[in-house]
Amino acid sequence: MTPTPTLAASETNHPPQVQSLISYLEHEAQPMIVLDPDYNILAANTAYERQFGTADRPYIGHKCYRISHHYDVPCDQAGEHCPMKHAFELKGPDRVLHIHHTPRGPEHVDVELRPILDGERRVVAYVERLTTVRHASARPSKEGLVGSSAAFNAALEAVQRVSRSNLPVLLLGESGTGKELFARAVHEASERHRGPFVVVDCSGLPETLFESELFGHEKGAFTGAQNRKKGLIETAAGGTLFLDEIGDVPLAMQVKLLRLIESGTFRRVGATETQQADFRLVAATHKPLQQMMAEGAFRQDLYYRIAAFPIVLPPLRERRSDIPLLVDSFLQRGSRSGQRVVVQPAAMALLQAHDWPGNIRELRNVLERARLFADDGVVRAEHLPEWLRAPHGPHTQPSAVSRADMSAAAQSDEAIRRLVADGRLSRKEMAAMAGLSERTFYRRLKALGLGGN
Ligand SMILES: Nc1ncnc2c1ncn2[C@@H]1O[C@H](COP(=O)(O)OP(=O)(O)OP(=O)(O)O)[C@@H](O)[C@H]1O
Repeated sequence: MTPTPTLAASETNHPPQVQSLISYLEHEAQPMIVLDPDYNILAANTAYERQFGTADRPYIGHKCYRISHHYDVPCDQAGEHCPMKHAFELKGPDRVLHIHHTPRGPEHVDVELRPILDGERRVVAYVERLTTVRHASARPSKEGLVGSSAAFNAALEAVQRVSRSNLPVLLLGESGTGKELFARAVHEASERHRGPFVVVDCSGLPETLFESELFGHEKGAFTGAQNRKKGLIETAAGGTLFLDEIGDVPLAMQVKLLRLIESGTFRRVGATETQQADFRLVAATHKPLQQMMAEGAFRQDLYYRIAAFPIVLPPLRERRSDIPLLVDSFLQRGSRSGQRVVVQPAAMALLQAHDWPGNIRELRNVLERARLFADDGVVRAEHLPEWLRAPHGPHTQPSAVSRADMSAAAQSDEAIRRLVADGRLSRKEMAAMAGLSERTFYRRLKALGLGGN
């Protein structure tokens, strides 16, 4: 039996176009909803119900921004891109990456919205298709990419957009910003995700080996080539080839790369016949390729081949709001005993104030060290390296965040909520961690609706 769409009982007088749409939606495997031009959810299919529905939170007849974001106003008034507003202006589809509240917690969702027009080109309704992004998490996660800041979301949205095509992608970012993880995300979001993901560290390949590693070689092609060997390009067939640190490829090898990309063919060293390559190219570098081009250190023709779709990965200091999420993720990852490790708000404030020249890799290393000192499962300021505690020490650049800011951060609503949500400490201990008296802490709890009795 075909399940009936989840229709609001009071909403049966829809225009005919909308009525047939609602029936049509039910046959879609992906979560979809129908909205009226005033943001109200008119209907949702079973796939939506399964993935986003909760028994205790009805959504039919409710505003989309309330259900998905817990906002009281439309997204554009809350500082986000509102696809409905844009689709209305365009009279055409719009697509955006948002973080939605779901029964599982916050999740990255790729939202595609199409307006439904009547005979006079007036918008009578919208259809929204929601696709959960599986290669990044907005909650602490034991693996993969995590982040929910605007800068992170913009990079993730670019990944979502490009992954449907076969276009080369160029990831630009400082060391430790997650270029390899993003390259993997491009692969996983693409149609090639069942194929191999092959990483080539161009900085670690001496010029003499570059060609034979990449293209493979025939038996006897050179001294030491005792057997025929498949190259990395062949290994990547049907999948993605990730050229990490492409800015380190010597000029002589750049010509060979260009030929490969332009012709889509290659030849094993010592072979006479050419072979067809079948990979999607993702390249990454922390080097200023345009400047290198101007200096003649990087070929212009190669640059324009690989830079069809550049994605800039933000340094950690430009996405500080992701630090608590990253911290929780890394502490989960490192836990062997399964013991949950939490971070004292004052320590978290120090972590958020640092400039992180080594980016996420540096943060991960600091946490790995700190957890070794956290015998009782609490990372405190004294468990962090000296240079991080002295904000103007030799390792750091003077930070824009002062000590006063730090203690304010330790006492922020967010920090207090985290302490309570952790649930392991007594009220007295929580007050001490926040650097507040027990009475003041008690009052803050009441004000936050976190139980003051
Ligand atoms: N958004 C993220 N969420 C979780 N972990 C991350 C994220 N970004 C990076 N990491 C982690 O940070 C470390 C460095 O990431 P990665 O090796 O991808 O960076 P990179 O930019 O390729 O660095 P390099 O240029 O030095 O090779 C890895 O341990 C990776 O798992």
